[in-house]
Amino acid sequence: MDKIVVSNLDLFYGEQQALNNINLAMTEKSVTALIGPSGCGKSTFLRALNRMQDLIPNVKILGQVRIDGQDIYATNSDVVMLRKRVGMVFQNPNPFPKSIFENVAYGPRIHGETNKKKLNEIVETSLQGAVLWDEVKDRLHKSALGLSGGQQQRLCIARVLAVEPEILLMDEPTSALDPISTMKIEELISELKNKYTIIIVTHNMHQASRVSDRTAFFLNGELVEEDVTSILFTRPAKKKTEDYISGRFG
Ligand SMILES: Nc1ncnc2c1ncn2[C@@H]1O[C@H](COP(=O)(O)OP(=O)(O)OP(=O)(O)O)[C@@H](O)[C@H]1O
Repeated sequence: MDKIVVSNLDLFYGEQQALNNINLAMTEKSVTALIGPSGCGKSTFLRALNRMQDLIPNVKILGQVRIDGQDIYATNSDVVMLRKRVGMVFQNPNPFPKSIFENVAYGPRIHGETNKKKLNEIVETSLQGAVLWDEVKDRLHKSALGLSGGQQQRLCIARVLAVEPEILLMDEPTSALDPISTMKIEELISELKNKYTIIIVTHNMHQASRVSDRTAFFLNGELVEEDVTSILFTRPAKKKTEDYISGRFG
């Protein structure tokens, strides 16, 4: 079933058009990878899925982004609720300079959870969900900044899981990590897709083919082609896709 349906999406930064008439449906509880050369609009597209451009002046967005049939850009759309439903993990792990516990409890607290026992439960479940619990359970009240980069990234995933999202947006989540940490995050993504709809931007085509069910190839702000990942990488329909995946440009 489609969780997110994007129709005729245009996005302008001032005069510059960064997305041109994008139409893409993303399936529930699956991983969609967004690939393409630098500057083609992957991050812009990802960020449009939870209205992250709202605070940038002179951004104009046309078209629709529907989540469970509701247009997130409709005037009555609740942005706080949207960001709870659609969590985001960034390229560089960015934990708060607080304890591991406080990093995970932060979101639920913002959303009104004050019960200590409930917060303890949420922190444990979220850290387990991000496959970090065993590594940190004895140091929950130590600074998150003492964790390795890979652990910090899993903590950021736990922080997102703590507010019970439905969709996870990941913008090159492993590009700052070593190969072992990258592998752990990739395994985690395969686990998380049983519960969440995941959209991941990656520069690494091997990663896209390892973790995603479908892949969308962007070029110059346009969606060139989208298909089942194994098909897109072996039998792309478009010449531009073939040129890109065979390393002829980008
Ligand atoms: N905040 C912004 N203000 C103005 N222009 C922007 C902004 N963010 C992105 N752009 C422009 O929009 C276009 C698409 O950028 P975007 O970051 O979405 O590409 P990308 O495919 O994610 O690139 P990369 O792989 O290098 O991260 C680029 O030309 C970029 O310069």
